[in-house]
Amino acid sequence: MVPRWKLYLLSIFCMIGVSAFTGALAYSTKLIVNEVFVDGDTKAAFYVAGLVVLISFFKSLFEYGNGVLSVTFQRVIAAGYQRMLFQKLMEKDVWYLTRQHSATFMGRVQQLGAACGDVVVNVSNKLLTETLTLLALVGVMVMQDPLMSLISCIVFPLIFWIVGTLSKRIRSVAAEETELTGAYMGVGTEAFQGVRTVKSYGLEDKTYAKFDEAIDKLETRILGIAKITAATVPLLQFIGGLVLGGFVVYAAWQTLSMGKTPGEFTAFITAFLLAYQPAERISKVLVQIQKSVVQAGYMYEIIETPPTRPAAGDKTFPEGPGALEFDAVSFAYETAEDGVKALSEVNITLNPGEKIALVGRSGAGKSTLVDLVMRFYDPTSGHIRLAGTDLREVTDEAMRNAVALISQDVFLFEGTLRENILDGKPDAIDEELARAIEFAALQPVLDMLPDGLETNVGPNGSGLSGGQKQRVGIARAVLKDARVFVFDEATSALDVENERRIMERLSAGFADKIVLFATHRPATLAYVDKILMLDHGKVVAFGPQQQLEAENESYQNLFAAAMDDTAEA
Ligand SMILES: Nc1ncnc2c1ncn2[C@@H]1O[C@H](COP(=O)(O)OP(=O)(O)OP(=O)(O)O)[C@@H](O)[C@H]1O
Repeated sequence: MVPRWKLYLLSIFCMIGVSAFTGALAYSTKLIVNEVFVDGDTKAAFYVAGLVVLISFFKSLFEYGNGVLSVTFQRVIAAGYQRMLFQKLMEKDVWYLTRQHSATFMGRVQQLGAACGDVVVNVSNKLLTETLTLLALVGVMVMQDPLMSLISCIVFPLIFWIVGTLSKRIRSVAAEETELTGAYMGVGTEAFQGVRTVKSYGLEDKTYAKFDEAIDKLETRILGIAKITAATVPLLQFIGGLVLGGFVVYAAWQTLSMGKTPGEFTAFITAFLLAYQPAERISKVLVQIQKSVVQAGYMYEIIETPPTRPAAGDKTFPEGPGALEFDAVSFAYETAEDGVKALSEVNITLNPGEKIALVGRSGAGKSTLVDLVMRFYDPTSGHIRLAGTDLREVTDEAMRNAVALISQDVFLFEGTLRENILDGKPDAIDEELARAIEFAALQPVLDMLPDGLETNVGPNGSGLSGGQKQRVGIARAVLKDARVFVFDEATSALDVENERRIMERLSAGFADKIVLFATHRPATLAYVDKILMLDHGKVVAFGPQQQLEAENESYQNLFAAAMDDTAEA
């Protein structure tokens, strides 16, 4: 890739070329009229014609170069901003990112990045080229008739006034366009993601209505902006026409009674007409820039808001197995009314080798606790320590290596099964991969697929069943060799036999690992050493199953009925 400074230099060279040759073209009309037509010199005709062709050739060549360079710049800059915006968004916390549809974010990355590219190219290339061209042409005008050049300057305040008024109007509506584009993308994505629900509940009409509303609002906005931008050039053209009319009268008087040559006026009027085009384009670009500036500002707002994801420390966890400790941990979501806590004063220690079921009614705080262990959020107060080190103090990498999450809705990336499993440990050797596959009872699935491990799983693993995806997720996590494994309803889609197999392996193996199962399933309880029960964010029971069954009322209330049902079944 050509370095940016070289592109800049080349671009400046092209800009100067375009303006110089445009000026030269205007000047050449003086030669055409005076030497060819007025003097009637046939030899000069060939010489002037050759000169005009040559000037046009170079003007076109520089215009071509400038055009290509401006697109290159636009893309380089837009891609740079898109990359940065994407990274900045990824650094936001899980809550921020799950509040809106993924397509809304992608829409912003695309639209706002492109807007930044537009601003830079419009300012550094288009405005500059047009201004240089304008200067060259005004130079030609002044050379021909300084007084008339001065008079023609009266149009400038008028142009400024028009541009100012239109810019103000654009600014007020541009921000809304970004919001409406986001809403429109959101409605569409929601419909596609929830297509099963839409079809099974016959919600098509409701979806169409929502989409129509979103697209209508967006269209109205886009049309509003187009009306303003499109008005710029015709308005200026009309003013140009008025000034030109005045010139014709003045020129006729000067030529007929003051003895000026027709060539001088032709050159002047050509320069004026040519100069008027960059003036129009400058005005148009200035108005367009307003929209891009508003969008770029929007982007900076996103970039400059500090990442809500907690900053990582610089430590690593000490070698060897260590306990996971919750020390007076409380957590309230930012949006929770009256600061209601999702977790309140959790004080427990999970030892290496222990398998723990995390249970509780819906909304008790299980997912919140899992998210804190993953360090998607930090506790509002209190500390979570692994092997004695606070999770806040370690690097992102140490955190990633220490904890593995296997969620209910396993996410697979488009690519082969091998690639997806290797995401757990990219440099795993074949033996490790084989062990992980064996552990997750994945071999029978691979045997059924014609390409085995090399089978492409499709977008988000759409080519696999829910249970198969869960097994891939388990293999990926097992490969990671973490210290803490968190299964968030991760065996819910497995058949009884495979679930039993995997649970047995998990409870028998993993001697020095902490394994946490967030679950509603009584079947899981048979494989764990301890049960941790939450209610309204508080720990209401923590201990071996038999002990809780015998002594703990909260536990008895939650699970007794369910266990009876299981036993009878
Ligand atoms: N992103 C959020 N913003 C605000 N409040 C939230 C958010 N997520 C969860 N909560 C609230 O925090 C509390 C605990 O929720 P959590 O999801 O941890 O429960 P849970 O035990 O995992 O429930 P379930 O078994 O239904 O998944 C609930 O009162 C819930 O309404």
